[in-house]
Amino acid sequence: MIQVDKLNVYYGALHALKNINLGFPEKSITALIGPSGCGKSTLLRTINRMNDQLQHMKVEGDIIISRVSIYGKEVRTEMLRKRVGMVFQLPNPFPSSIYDNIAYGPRLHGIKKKKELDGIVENSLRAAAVWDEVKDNLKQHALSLSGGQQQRLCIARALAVNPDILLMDESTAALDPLSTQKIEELVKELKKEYTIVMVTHNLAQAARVSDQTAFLLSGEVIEFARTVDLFSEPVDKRTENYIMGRFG
Ligand SMILES: Nc1ncnc2c1ncn2[C@@H]1O[C@H](COP(=O)(O)OP(=O)(O)OP(=O)(O)O)[C@@H](O)[C@H]1O
Repeated sequence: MIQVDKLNVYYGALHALKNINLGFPEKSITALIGPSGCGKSTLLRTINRMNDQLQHMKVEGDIIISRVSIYGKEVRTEMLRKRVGMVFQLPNPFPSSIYDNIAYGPRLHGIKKKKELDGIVENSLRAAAVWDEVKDNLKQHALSLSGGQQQRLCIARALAVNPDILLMDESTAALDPLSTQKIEELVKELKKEYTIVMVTHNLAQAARVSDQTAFLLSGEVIEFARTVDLFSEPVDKRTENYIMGRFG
């Protein structure tokens, strides 16, 4: 589904990602792990060209999604981001109602009929496992929800434009253990429909949730393997040291 091919990223003189070659299978969860500053978020953000606006950033190599180069000249970033949704570390609902948060993307893409929008809002909130908690108060302000509910709302908002891929950048880092557990369960459920790439500092979470894991260090992929294998029998000593908590 996602093929990262000889990818190099520079921020000015800093070589942030070095010759990355990775393949993420469809309808699976890939975790990106590694110590702070190793390039996890940079890699995630190249998958929907989130850093395009940065003047000092340079991307070499390619990322291919469903056989199409996303850095090709003809690719429009709005269409790319419709296919590749993103959820951030801090829940960031718009300062509007629950309903309008979810309807925003579909409206932007031309859906106007109330009945159709109602259906999308319900289906997205259901898919993000937050429908039962909000269905009677869709006009309620999104910022009045708890942090965990806000984050599931943000996942619903990402799903509302019908993406294929969901990128999650430490999306449970600011949440309490119960909300974290709910999102982990949700992500495992979403894998049936979506290809998911998640950055996490939480190694136990990567082990619990993901199918494959990439361990990065100083901008390089040190090891990429099935999660069970990487955590039980890491091939590289540096991976072993990291997952054993000896650094990072
Ligand atoms: N916009 C930017 N401009 C300049 N340098 C940047 C920018 N974003 C990231 N970097 C640098 O690129 C390197 C990789 O950063 P990145 O945020 O991708 O790492 P990370 O592994 O996600 O870190 P963390 O776990 O702390 O979020 C770091 O040295 C960082 O300082």
